Amino acid sequence: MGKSVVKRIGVLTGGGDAPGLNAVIRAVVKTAIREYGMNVVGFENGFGGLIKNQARELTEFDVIGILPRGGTILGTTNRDNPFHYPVIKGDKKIFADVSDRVFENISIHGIEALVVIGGDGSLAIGKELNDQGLKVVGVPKTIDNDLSATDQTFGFDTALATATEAIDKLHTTAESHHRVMVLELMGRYAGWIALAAGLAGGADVILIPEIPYNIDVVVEKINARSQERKKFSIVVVAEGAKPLGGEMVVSKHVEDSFDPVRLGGVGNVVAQAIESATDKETRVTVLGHLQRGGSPTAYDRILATRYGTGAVNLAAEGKFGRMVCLKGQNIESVPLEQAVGELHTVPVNGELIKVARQLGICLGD
Ligand SMILES: Nc1ncnc2c1ncn2[C@@H]1O[C@H](COP(=O)(O)OP(=O)(O)O)[C@@H](O)[C@H]1O
Ligand SMILES: O=P(O)(O)OC[C@H]1O[C@](O)(COP(=O)(O)O)[C@@H](O)[C@@H]1O
Ligand SMILES: [Mg+2]
Repeated sequence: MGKSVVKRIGVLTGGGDAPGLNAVIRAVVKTAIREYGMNVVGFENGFGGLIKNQARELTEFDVIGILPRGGTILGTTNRDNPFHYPVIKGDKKIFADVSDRVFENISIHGIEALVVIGGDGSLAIGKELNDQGLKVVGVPKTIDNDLSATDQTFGFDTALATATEAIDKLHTTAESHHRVMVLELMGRYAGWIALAAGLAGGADVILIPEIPYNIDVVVEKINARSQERKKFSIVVVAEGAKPLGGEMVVSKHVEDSFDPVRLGGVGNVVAQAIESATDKETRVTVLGHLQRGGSPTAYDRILATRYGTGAVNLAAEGKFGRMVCLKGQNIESVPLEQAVGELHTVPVNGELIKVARQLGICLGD
């Protein structure tokens, strides 16, 4: 058995779910118990469970069969920030710092270190708690792949596979009906899912937030395809795509959320513009939360497992305030502040963009 500076750890999953969360939880529990003889407590529904003291002991028995399962057995939320928590004062709702409740519950459960599996939002909260004395270790989660301190987040590969399959399916119906098919994909302010799926699925146009689009250029591309006797086109649009000089399309504002903006709707905007300018029948598919669901790919299962084991190793070695990350072929770690410092967006002069251009894919500019 390995040596560890902590004997009892907590774990939670925060933010939007991503395929592979259960694989991380399983690896955390198995490594903690088998390798270090630790106990593990799971907090439910992200930081909500830490605020409201919703927790349960996790044994190896609890993680049987969860490796291939999507979602998270612990539940998650993209609300419940302990530093910005809605409370009723008089007849008004205000946002308050309730982090003292977190420290109270941590001490009730005798937790010595906390594994936070989350994206930039959850890890920002984890960093703040770590700065205030809680020993935190982070694991980079998100289908968006928008964390800069790691080469890849887990969940991205599965979302990419789902999005690519959607493009393949749209191809056959587009071809039969000689239509333009627009597919709107997730990713928030980063175009990773759209760019990678567009390349993997052979899209004709890919619009991402990093390259504001000119709709005339998109229309030109579709017309040019018609002249090449290609009667259909596939247009992949990231939810964060925006026109030159214009804004992103917001679908809703989620009350109580620290970052309340939810993107969505740009697929419709682009499709309508294409239909009216080309007279080609155009249809829109919004893939939505299908991208976050289902069984993780083999790649994500392995990456998530390596992250889970890596996080427990960090805790055992007393390396707190850090996040496990992938650098090349290796699992390493970085300070949490680096993990939440900057969004990882698509480099506009990067190799993937160059490849897309050399293939003749229209990027809207
Ligand atoms: N920049 C931020 N700083 C602090 N908390 C944040 C920040 N962005 C989001 N949050 C909070 O972090 C939690 C999870 O955020 P979200 O963006 O939904 O998920 P993720 O952890 O995947 O980034 C929510 O409670 C949200 O209000
Ligand atoms: O589930 P919601 O609240 O509609 O949020 C949708 C957003 O969550 C995501 O699916 C994942 O984002 P996070 O990993 O940061 O939570 C985004 O791609 C999308 O914009
Ligand atoms: Mg986020």
